[in-house]
Amino acid sequence: MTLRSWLGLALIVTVGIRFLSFRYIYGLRRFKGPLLASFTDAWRFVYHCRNTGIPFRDLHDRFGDVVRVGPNVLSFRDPQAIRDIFGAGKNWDKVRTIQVRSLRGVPTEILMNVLPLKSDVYFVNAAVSMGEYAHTLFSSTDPNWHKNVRRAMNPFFTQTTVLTYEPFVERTIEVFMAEMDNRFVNRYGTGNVIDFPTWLYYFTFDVMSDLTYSKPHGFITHGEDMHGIIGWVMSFVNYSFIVGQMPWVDMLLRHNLILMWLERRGWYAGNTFPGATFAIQRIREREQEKLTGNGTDKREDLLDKFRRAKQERPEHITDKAVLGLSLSTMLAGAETRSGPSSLSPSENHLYSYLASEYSAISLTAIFYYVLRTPGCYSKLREELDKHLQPASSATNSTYFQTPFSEARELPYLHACIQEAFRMHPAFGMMPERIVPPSGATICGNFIPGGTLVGCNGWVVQRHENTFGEDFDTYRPERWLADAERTRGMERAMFQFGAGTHVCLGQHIALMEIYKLVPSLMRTYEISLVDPEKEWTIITGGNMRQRDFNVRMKRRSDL
Ligand code: HEM
Repeated sequence: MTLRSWLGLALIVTVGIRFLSFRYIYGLRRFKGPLLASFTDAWRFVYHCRNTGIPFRDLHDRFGDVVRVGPNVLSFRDPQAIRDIFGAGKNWDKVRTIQVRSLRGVPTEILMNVLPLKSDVYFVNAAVSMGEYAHTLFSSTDPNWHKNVRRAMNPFFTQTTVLTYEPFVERTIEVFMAEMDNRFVNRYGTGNVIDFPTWLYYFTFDVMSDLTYSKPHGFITHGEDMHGIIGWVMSFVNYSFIVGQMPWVDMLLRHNLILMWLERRGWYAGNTFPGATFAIQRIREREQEKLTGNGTDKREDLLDKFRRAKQERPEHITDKAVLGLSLSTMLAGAETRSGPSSLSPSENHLYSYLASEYSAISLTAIFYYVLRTPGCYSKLREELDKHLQPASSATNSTYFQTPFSEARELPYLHACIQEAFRMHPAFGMMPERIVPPSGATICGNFIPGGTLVGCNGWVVQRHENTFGEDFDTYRPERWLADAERTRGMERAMFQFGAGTHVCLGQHIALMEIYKLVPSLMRTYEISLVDPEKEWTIITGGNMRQRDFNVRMKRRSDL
């Protein structure tokens, strides 16, 4: 044999041993899963690229309640896992020594005592500003940063505070309905066909910008994806979802260290988020208003609140951070170099848009299921007509607006929404947490320290023992049958995540949903263009839908 052959052989043996070690070193051999997945994360990467069904459902059907989906990754199906993993289990917070692998940039001492920790899959979601990581609450894996910023932000997102945002949502609902009237209602032929998922995106994206800056982007009035923001967000999420399965690949691509270094020196212009220019203009306007005392809208929006947070907690919400906060709505720690004039047009505005996508997906699911489930639409409309006030006589508007507080009290509406959340959680990825070095017991299994564990809403929310044999059917009535059972089902709901990282904006999302659904159904008669046609679900990090067209006409029976 030649030297070259020997070297080739040595390489193959080394790589082979490395892969074999992945299979055996983690102590997860007793958990079943695809053979290749136990050797390399590339299996999961390819699985998610190719999968068009419910993520991991096929695997749980084949391998049971716990599946090894990577050399060091386990997916759980039993809803008990939500409490054991995300509920900051009792045995997880006693840890003193941390040897967690590969948590980039987080000093070991910070990692102590604050568990459970997020895995590197989140890091991939970080924005980049002037060549620096610009984290959001979602992307940050640093528990200390998260704790401080979340604490500062929590008061702006409580159920009570969110009620003060109701006028912003109402304003967007009115614009939405006016645009429906202008463009579709009373038209004939294909002129009245509404691509509903797309228009619901326009709605939620405008709500979010109005709420943050008292000014919508204008998605609804223009009837288009303004500046390509939605398209940009979609490709951002697609990237993060796929590359997040092998986070080290990210270091070669979006968070390429060399390119980031070049960007820091101004020798390379990174990817520009198209919503940033809009955000910067709003911040400048606000500063101008402050100087001149000419506020056009006296209601306090999120930008005002972030400014106030800076005054109240200067130690955590610095000048730089407040710029990041307002740009991202969702707390990007944008380390911009000075004031807004030098703000980098970065990806920082991103998280609010990601969140808007969740709300749009959820609204689409609610309308789709209500319209397609026999008897559901008429039953829901009956409840709304019986309990809600007539059209807003106070404003002389011909549109119905539904107060959030009233909508929350309607049991069938609640059941329809809850069931749509169950059938179609917007979040398609499995949030991963790292088991502390001492290990943890999850669903009765002892899991060694360092293992990445998680569960997916699409899987736990279809747990047969919890939701019944017809778990694959949309049936709102299941939420109205038996109080004890309903409590069990509620505990198994994971659409907003759970624990310390539970969705910060859930009350805002619920307000959008609980207001728009009844308001539209009271104002319009909504029908499917093709009742036989199923929608298409695009499997990914966010579970988008398309091919769902409706018609609307004004109701004449009220
Ligand atoms: C129906 C709509 C929504 C759904 C289904 C949803 C879902 C989720 C989920 C599943 C998580 C947890 C992810 C994890 O554990 O890794 C999350 C986190 C988050 N969501 Fe939402 N979300 C929605 C709307 C919103 C809105 C409207 C906002 C902002 C106004 C928002 C802001 C956030 C933030 C900031 C986090 C990160 C929280 C943290 O890590 O502390 N979400 N969301």
